Amino acid sequence: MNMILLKNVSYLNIEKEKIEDNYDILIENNKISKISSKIDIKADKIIDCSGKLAVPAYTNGHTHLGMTMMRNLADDLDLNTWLNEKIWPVEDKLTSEDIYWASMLSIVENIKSGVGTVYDMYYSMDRVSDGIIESGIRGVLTRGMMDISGGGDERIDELLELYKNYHNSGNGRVKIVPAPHSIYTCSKEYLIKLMDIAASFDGVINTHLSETKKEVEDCLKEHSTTPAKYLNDLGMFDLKVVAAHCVHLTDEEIDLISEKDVYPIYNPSSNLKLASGFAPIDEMLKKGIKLGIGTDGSSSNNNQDLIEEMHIGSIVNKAVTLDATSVPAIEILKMATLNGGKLTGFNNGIIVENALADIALYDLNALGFTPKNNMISALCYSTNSNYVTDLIVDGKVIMENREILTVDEEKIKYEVNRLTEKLLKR
Ligand SMILES: N[C@@H](CCSC[C@H]1O[C@@H](n2cnc3c(=O)[nH]cnc32)[C@H](O)[C@@H]1O)C(=O)O
Ligand SMILES: [Zn+2]
Repeated sequence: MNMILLKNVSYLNIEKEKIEDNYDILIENNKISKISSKIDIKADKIIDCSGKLAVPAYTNGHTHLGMTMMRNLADDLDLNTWLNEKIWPVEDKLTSEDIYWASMLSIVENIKSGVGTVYDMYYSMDRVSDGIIESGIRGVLTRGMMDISGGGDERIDELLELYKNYHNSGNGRVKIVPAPHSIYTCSKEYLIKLMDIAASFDGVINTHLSETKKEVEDCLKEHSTTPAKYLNDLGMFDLKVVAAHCVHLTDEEIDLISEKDVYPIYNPSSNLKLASGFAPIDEMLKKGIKLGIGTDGSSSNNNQDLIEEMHIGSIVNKAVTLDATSVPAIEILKMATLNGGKLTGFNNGIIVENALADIALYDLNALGFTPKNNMISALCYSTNSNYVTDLIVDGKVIMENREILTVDEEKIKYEVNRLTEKLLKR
């Protein structure tokens, strides 16, 4: 049995909304088996955590790992221009090896910001699954599905094959979920087909929802209703839904979502950068909606730094609502931890006995943790990814003192540079 003992730990108790000091944490195989004031046992590895702060490894609730090669390639554009004129033409030329290496680079960035689980929507997801398995992190991997411009049936064949080969692979670290890309790229019939497939998998579906004003206006013209209501009328909200963006929801739709098993994912950087707008985070929190937080892809953010996302996400809301009490640090932390576990269905996002051993360590000696007035505020407002030193996922150390132990970071950068040059010449 693999045993890791964390000694002298201060950790974020997310449920009690406080930091617990002076505990020992025992990890056996892939679970946290014991948390106690003193544990003396011969473990395979003992990590002295004095001077560190342990938090549940974060969940990046919405990203497109494979978009690294389009980083800084199409900026200062709105979503429609960005997608139609810049991204999709380049995406058409991507090979599955491009997507593999691009995803590996994103995975490394995620690891370095304390992320142990990613919720990723893209294609060539067999190779992305391989990358997740090699890296040691977890992934809910969703195949982005579209049919309006053709190829709907081929994508369904690919999705079914992917599920057969990869669902629950990597010691259960990989889950496969269908993802109709959006209401503007999927026909009604296709959405219904994908809902049926989702029901036959784990009953989960992933999509982009109400990202821009244009999406809402077009939906009103075409379907005489707003996007969330349209999907609910089709029956989608009878499934567990993870819905990226949710920027332009009506009050009625917010009420509807609060009654269903729907997790909106907050993507503040992407919504700011593509000028999509401000998601009604404060209203959704007040209605008890469980939110996740994500970076979106590296072509619309333009990085995979979830800690930066937490910082921006918390402060931008206050100015939008003109209410400094809105979206406090603890709520943002819950999106990245507790709710992350709930929306992915992994038993993580929390440091308690029997939870999966997914833990990130910060260096408490860092400038932003000085002085130690309020550590929950520090995690959201005054620290950054460089302070994350170690990451444990599934009971394995995958980053130690900022060195990734599972994959070769230098080789990944080399391959992404090399393949991007080739891609842009094609
Ligand atoms: N193009 C693929 C499948 C789509 S995967 C997910 C898609 O989402 C796109 N995407 C990335 N960010 C956003 C966003 O913010 N809104 C909508 N689409 C996005 C991304 O470029 C990608 O095409 C195929 O041919 O099968
Ligand atoms: Zn997206």
